[in-house]
Amino acid sequence: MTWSADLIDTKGFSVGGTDLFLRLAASELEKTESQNDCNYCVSDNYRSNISCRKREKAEGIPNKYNFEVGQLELQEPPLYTYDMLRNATNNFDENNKLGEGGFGLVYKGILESRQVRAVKRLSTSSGQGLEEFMTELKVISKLQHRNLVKLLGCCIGDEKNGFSMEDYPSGSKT
Ligand SMILES: Nc1ncnc2c1ncn2[C@@H]1O[C@H](COP(=O)(O)OP(=O)(O)OP(=O)(O)O)[C@@H](O)[C@H]1O
Repeated sequence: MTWSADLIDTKGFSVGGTDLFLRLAASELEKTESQNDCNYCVSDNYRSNISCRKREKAEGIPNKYNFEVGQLELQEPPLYTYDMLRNATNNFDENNKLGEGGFGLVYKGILESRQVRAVKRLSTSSGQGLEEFMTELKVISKLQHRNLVKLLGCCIGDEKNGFSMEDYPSGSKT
């Protein structure tokens, strides 16, 4: 279920009822209610079903989350904005480069909370498209193993732009 307007006719029950889980971009949590212009969605605990459209555009890249993550059955990775990832990587600074793979460059990113993350950026010159990128996200979002890095979130722009944020292990995970 998706909606875009204010919540109306809501009631709080002291007993009974079921939990309602709301899914929204991590950046939206920092906004006040009045600033919030994101369409929300309801997701259950097991399968995310997102149709979340942001109306604003991030600088440079259209920051539209108008894709159905639910179709890809991603396992609850939060959504990040392009600005968050750009700030974390100091505008994708060369000095933050960790390596390069089939999808493009991977950067070290430092979040405001000072946590260190790896940010993978889908490159237009990589020969891989957003579909392949989303397939990778789908697969790694479902995998959990002590030798594998964990997908922490993603940011999807238009058909050419995708980012994922992963754990930045101190050991030797792949
Ligand atoms: N989560 C991470 N933490 C630290 N470094 C990473 C992380 N992810 C990738 N890297 C670095 O970036 C390089 C490229 O990684 P990436 O996952 O894009 O490619 P790959 O696994 O080598 O190949 P492919 O893209 O074909 O799967 C890695 O070799 C590693 O040096």
